[in-house]
Amino acid sequence: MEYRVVIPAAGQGKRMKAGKNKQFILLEDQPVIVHTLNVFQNDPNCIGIILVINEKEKKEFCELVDANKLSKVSHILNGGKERQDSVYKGLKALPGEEDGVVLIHDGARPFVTCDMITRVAKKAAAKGAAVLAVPLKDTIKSGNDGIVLKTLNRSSLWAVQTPQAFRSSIIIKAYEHAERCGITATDDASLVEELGYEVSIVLGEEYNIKLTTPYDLSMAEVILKWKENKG
Ligand SMILES: Nc1ccn([C@@H]2O[C@H](COP(=O)(O)OP(=O)(O)OP(=O)(O)O)[C@@H](O)[C@H]2O)c(=O)n1
Ligand SMILES: C[C@](O)(CO)[C@H](O)COP(=O)(O)O
Repeated sequence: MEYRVVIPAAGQGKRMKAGKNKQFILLEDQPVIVHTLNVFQNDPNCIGIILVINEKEKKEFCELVDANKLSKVSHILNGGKERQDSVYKGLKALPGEEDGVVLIHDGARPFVTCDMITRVAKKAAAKGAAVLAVPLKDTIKSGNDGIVLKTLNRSSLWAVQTPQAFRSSIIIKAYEHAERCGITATDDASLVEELGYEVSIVLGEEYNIKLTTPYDLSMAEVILKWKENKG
């Protein structure tokens, strides 16, 4: 199942408080983004990586791409204010004539594996749209001003990850519709749902975390050691 992947890596990383793009933070001996890009570079089913970056970080990103021989990577400059803007810029770089499978994966999720990628890509090829997700372990309640409003039924709630995978015609249509109607969302599948398409859930992995806060960096070190021991 061949696919292309759009990888947004143009965020400010405000919650990480690292004073730099969190994609450049070292995990063991490699920057976060190199861990992420290597997985797709080494996946024979990946036929292209569209990396969305900011102009001011172009030199640093391109040096990493060259030094690590990431031959499948092409970069798109100046994502946008929100993740959605950056992803849309990346999607516009897809070859127009294809209706192939496109994945969208956060640059800040370095622990994705070929197995997860293959499963979500295959589901999207068959069904049109799919997301990786893991079941919740905590009870979830809604609340305002410190007061519980409602306890939600945990059995129908999922923690959604990336890659999110789509037939390219569907995700392009969804992003065009969102731009026309001023719809914003924190993930890509939401925009597809807005058009009434069914989105399939594919089981992800707990360790496929997004590096968002300093605590996640500590968890990342634990995950690296756990994966090394697991073999
Ligand atoms: N305008 C943006 C915002 C986010 N991203 C990317 O989208 C992924 C997920 O976003 P998030 O974890 O929220 O990153 P930031 O927006 O950088 O984090 P923060 O909200 O803490 O600033 C990250 O790889 C980030 O680099 C992006 O390319 N362009
Ligand atoms: C796309 C995502 O990773 C799915 O869980 C998440 O919505 C990104 O949120 P962020 O606030 O842009 O990191």
